[in-house]
Amino acid sequence: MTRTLIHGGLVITASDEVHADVLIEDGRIAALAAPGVLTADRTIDATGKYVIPGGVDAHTHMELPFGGTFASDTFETGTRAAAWGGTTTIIDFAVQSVGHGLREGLDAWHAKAEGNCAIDYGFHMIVSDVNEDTLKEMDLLVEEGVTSFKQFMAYPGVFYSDDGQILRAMQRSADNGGLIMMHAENGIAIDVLVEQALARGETDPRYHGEVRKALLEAEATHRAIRLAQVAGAPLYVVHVSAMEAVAELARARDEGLPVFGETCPQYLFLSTDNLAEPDFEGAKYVCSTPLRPREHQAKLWQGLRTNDLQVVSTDHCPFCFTGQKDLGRGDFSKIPNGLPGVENRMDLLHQAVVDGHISRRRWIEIACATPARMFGLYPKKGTIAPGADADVVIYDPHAEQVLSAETHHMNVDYSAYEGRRVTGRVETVLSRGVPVVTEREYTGHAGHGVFTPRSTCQYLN
Ligand SMILES: NC(=O)NCCC(=O)O
Ligand SMILES: [Zn+2]
Ligand SMILES: [Zn+2]
Repeated sequence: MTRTLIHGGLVITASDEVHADVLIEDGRIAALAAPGVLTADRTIDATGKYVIPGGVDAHTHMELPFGGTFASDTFETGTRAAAWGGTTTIIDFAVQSVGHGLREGLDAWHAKAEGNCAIDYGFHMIVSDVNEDTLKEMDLLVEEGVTSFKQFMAYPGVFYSDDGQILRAMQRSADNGGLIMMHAENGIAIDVLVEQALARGETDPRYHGEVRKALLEAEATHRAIRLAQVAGAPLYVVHVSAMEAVAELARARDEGLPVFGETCPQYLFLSTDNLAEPDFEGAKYVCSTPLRPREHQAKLWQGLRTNDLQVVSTDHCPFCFTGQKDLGRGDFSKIPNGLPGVENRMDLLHQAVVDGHISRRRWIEIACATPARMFGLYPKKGTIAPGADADVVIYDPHAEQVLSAETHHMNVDYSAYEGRRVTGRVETVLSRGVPVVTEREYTGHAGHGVFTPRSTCQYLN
């Protein structure tokens, strides 16, 4: 059995910062000790670097079918890019199509991922068709480690569930321990505004942001919270972008309700200014919920500091500018929704540390530990502690880099952060003790990553 020692770094977890050596044996963390005490067969020098848990990105969409095309990262390319960016676990979304079962959808996603992933992965299940069979299948999925279910108040005719369907799924999750994840936007009202905008000739990407109003995100967030309260179920609201939605979450949490919120780097770093870029460039920034005016960013950072928002995931859902985002030239509603970002999250959040928005430990908490706890992976994932999987990143906090499509590894022809300078860079990444990135060289392989069943939410107590 090979023993690997990571020597001389500053180990940062959600709760501690300590200069320690980290011993890895058999794919797990075996011990932490004062520098110089332990020996091993192989030593990785982390002097002057951070030693952090691998990132847990709880919201990705590899190969998602959407708007007549597919998200451009496969499980192979997307998980490789994730590893490059210091993420060692993703939780992707399997999709139930209307008229089909959860099992069928989950099997299809297993087939896409199995043998192709560079890092470990789990699945949430998108529930698009709530009926008696679906509700029974939810119980079975929880038992096999797919313990969270996404519902959509948006996208009528595609993923949309009405309030009755949502309430039924929430009631079921209150019984079986599953966690409902909500895409909270009033899709019925948005569709009216889309139709009216197009009738006025408002076809540019920026109108995507105008019709998907903050108030309609806040209204849906409020409704989801109250439905969950009636059902006696916890709730996790995905990709929160509007400050009015943060306020709804904060109010509910002040009332003591078990409601949680996730935001994404695009809402923290980008804005409607990007959506308004000329020559259809704004299409690169079309996602839902949409980017908001800049003043929302401060409220999102505040929510992350006060723990009214608990998690930052990417909602990685890339579509190439040429050939995919193009589908919406002349009609913004046909632009496939989603942004690339799985490779950028850890770096952008480190930049937030440098900029003073969050502390180093909060960086690890929102990007590693809490997503692991929220979705039943802790302490296997999300921390550096004896017994945990040796998913470890050696992070150089002083390296400077410029984010660009020229240098990124995601399978998409643009970067949402093109030209942005960030301080900090991933140097080496271990997944269960195996080096997948070694001093900025890719050393991983497709098939190393395995499906990781999850327990139910561990963030409730
Ligand atoms: N977010 C987005 O625009 N695309 C991915 C699907 C979803 O999360 O709603
Ligand atoms: Zn969504
Ligand atoms: Zn998503």
